[in-house]
Amino acid sequence: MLRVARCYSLARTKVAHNYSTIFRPEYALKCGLEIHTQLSTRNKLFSQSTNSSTPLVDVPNRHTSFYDIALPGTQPVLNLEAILFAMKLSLALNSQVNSVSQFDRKHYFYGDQPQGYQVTQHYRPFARGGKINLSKELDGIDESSKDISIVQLQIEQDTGKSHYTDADKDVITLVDLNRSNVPLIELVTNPDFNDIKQVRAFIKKYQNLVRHLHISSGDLETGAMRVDVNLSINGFARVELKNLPNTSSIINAIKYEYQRQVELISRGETSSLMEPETRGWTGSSTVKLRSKETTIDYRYMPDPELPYINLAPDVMSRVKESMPQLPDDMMRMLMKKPYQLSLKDAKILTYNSNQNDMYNHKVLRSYYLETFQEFFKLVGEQGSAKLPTNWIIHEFLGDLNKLHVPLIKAQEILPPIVFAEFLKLLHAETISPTSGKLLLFHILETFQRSNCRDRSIPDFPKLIREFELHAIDQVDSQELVSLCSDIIAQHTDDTFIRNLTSGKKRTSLKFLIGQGMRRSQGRIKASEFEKKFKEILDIQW
Ligand SMILES: Nc1ncnc2c1ncn2[C@@H]1O[C@H](COP(=O)(O)OP(=O)(O)OP(=O)(O)O)[C@@H](O)[C@H]1O
Ligand SMILES: [Mg+2]
Ligand SMILES: [Mg+2]
Repeated sequence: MLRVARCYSLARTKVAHNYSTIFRPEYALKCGLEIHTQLSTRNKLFSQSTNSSTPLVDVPNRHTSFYDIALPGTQPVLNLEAILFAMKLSLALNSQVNSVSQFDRKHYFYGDQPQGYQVTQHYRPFARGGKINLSKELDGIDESSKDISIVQLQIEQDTGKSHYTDADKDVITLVDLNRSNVPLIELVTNPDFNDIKQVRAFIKKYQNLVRHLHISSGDLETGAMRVDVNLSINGFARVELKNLPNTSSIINAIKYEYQRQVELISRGETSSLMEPETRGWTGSSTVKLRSKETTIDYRYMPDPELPYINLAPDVMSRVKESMPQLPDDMMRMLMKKPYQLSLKDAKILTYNSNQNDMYNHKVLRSYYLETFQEFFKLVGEQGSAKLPTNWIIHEFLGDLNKLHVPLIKAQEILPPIVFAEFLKLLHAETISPTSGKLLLFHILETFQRSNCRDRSIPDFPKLIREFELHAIDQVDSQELVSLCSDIIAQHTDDTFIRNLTSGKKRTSLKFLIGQGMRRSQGRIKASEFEKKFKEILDIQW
């Protein structure tokens, strides 16, 4: 790594805090966000080097071209994939894409910024306006609906990364330029947030959107998404909070800073809140990094080496045609008839926990939708929508998780049409739910043991015969009688049986039924056990 001297230190002011005092209506919170999102393009923004998506495990300075390390004489060549990704995001946010936008240089000197300036869009950003709608129904905010409006979206290049070490007691900085010139989008919102729940919901929603559009991993932890919070109270100057590595830091920093400012205002000590300042988050408190007087003059200027981005009139309409259905529309569709999913289940099909999610939501969603259709084709209108939902989203996914089998593999042996057949067995009560669980797990476990190589489709009738999983419903079945008698015989305690038959302790019947269900591994229905126990014990109530 390159070594450079460390050039600043943090000023620390310790402020006691207590989270128990939460928001007070007389101190109105106003928040705006600036979000930097790394685009997962194949190459960097202005060079051909690989845009590595695994920054933490990569060898430092491996993905660097002459341009990325700013060798004199190298020139930028714009990566059109980054423009395409920015268009997708702008369309999803309903932002107005400018037919002409332009790159500017933002000058400052830092070890991980070898050019001495960052290429960004200051005067003519890529897009302006747009919004994200938050709602009580989908996002759990307090208001029924709240729009967070967007000021602008700009394309810019990322800087390198500095690592501070203390070698031989000299503080040195190691510079890794793998990240230098990685494409970023900076999204700036208006200060429309007035509640912490809205901030949390917005971040989650925006993160899911970039994953859904496949334009970024959206991970906060790796720095693929970085959120700066601007916060002010009752019209005082805004404070910008930086260095917030994850959602809990964002939330805790807002709580802390809100409280710090409330305390200052309530004591009348507002002089420090007259001018904007930038503060960092230490993990437990915010500390001042710089004030307005020390604001850097970036000497913005149009980059003379980069021409305008001049979009042909039909480009946007063509990108629009290729846009997928957006998560909110998808959620609303899934929560309505015929699917009638709960919010939680709809989210499982729409929200990705990360981009490399084993059960990629896109694969899962199409699996669910296809199986749903096939199931209703097989059983007609009397089918219950709950059956595919519960069995796919809960049982099947749970098994895959336990067995570490990816859905993309499992669907080779259980394609939607086959899973629909399985659901039909449950619908027709050919097998009980308990037997269904055993059967499904057995099929998947056998598949896993073959290292997912044996791709033969399961033969359900054969398996049901082999494991004697057929639901038994004849009342006079010998097995039922002997099971019930056996269970009763185990209760040598007379009072137990007496209290049950007299009706004094009716819940004991449920206990006996439970034992029966367990012993028959769920093949015999609870109602059959109930009838048989009542008959044998001559229960009249
Ligand atoms: N009164 C206010 N209270 C809280 N936030 C505010 C207020 N006024 C503006 N903001 C927020 O401050 C942010 C300003 O971001 P912007 O990128 O325009 O400027 P900057 O922070 O000065 O520049 P840089 O990108 O160099 O950090 C926006 O998110 C906006 O919503
Ligand atoms: Mg800012
Ligand atoms: Mg900004």
